[in-house]
Amino acid sequence: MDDGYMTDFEPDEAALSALPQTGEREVETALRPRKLADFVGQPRVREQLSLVLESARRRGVPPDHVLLSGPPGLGKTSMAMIIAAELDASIRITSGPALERAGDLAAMLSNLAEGDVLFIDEIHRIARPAEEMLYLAMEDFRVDVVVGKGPGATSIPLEIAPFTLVGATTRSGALTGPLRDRFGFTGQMEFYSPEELEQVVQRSADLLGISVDPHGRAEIARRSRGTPRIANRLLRRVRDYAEVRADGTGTLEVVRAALEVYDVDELGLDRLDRAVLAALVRSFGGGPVGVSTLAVAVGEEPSTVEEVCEPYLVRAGMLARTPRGRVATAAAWEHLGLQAPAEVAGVDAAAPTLFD
Ligand SMILES: Nc1ncnc2c1ncn2[C@@H]1O[C@H](COP(=O)(O)OP(=O)(O)OP(=O)(O)O)[C@@H](O)[C@H]1O
Ligand SMILES: [Mg+2]
Repeated sequence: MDDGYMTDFEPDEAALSALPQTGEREVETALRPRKLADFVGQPRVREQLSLVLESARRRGVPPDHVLLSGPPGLGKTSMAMIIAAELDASIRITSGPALERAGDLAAMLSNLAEGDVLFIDEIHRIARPAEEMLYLAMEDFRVDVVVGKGPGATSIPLEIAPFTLVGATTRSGALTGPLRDRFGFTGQMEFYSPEELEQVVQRSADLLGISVDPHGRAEIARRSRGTPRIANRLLRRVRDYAEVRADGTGTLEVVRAALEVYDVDELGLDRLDRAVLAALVRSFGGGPVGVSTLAVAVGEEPSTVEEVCEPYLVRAGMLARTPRGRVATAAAWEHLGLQAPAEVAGVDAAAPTLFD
């Protein structure tokens, strides 16, 4: 659907009833909340956004451009679709890496109708020429199309319909200043509390017809790294286990046994999270060490370590980012069953606790 208009935001009954047969990506789409009111958590972003949308609606103009930033799986794409649904607008979906040539973006922009939402996922990965074209489009609803090459090239200004750009990024720091400044509102998505994730699990279990008891639900929520996408994924793995090895219900016991099979530990850390901590502690004596070195040690891309693992490890008080590099806190040593050296013990006091 990378390229098409989407107008229908009612829950897709057909897709839901066909769920057991469909792939996991379709399940993810079917589980997306459709309205601001269905969206669990993020109370701050929801309140701010609802003001932006309501005020624009009353004035009868497209709202300001919106940037959604935060770690993967917290609901940025879902929120972008909700924005369009709340505005009763069509949404066009593309992504930064897909906009390699400015011409791709020009085509997209000139096809917009008034009030449309243009969603650019991973907007920090947009190529430079497309980014520069976007400046003018965002500010003046205009693009300059360059015709010809060399000294004979001319640029033809082209008007585009007033639209709302919604950008999503896991790395708002990687956005250039001029681009960031052109968004009228930035929604910073935060990790979810275990209570919020319990609601996400409940909602998904109801939609998918999965049975989990309250203790099982709480355990899934606690081990989901503050992330709804992970909560939904763990729920499906618990369902598999419950159906094959138990009587179908996700009790506390079943959840614990299932998550053990899938290498999700007590704190919800997965293999890669633990590999990062283990490398930091065992190979580099707890740091400080640069993120690229750390990434090589675990055989991953630096961007994966930085954008996928680190935000939660920092949030969980296990890892600190310092100007000299990454440092393991006493909690990290402890989690790996090791005694922290005396000089690290002090780091812990300053570290935030989980979900404070
Ligand atoms: N607030 C929420 N309430 C209920 N479910 C949610 C919520 N946020 C996210 N989800 C679920 O988590 C899944 C992932 O959300 P989404 O794709 O919107 O995340 P994202 O931030 O765009 O991730 P990425 O950065 O990887 O693109 C969705 O399929 C949806 O089911
Ligand atoms: Mg997304």
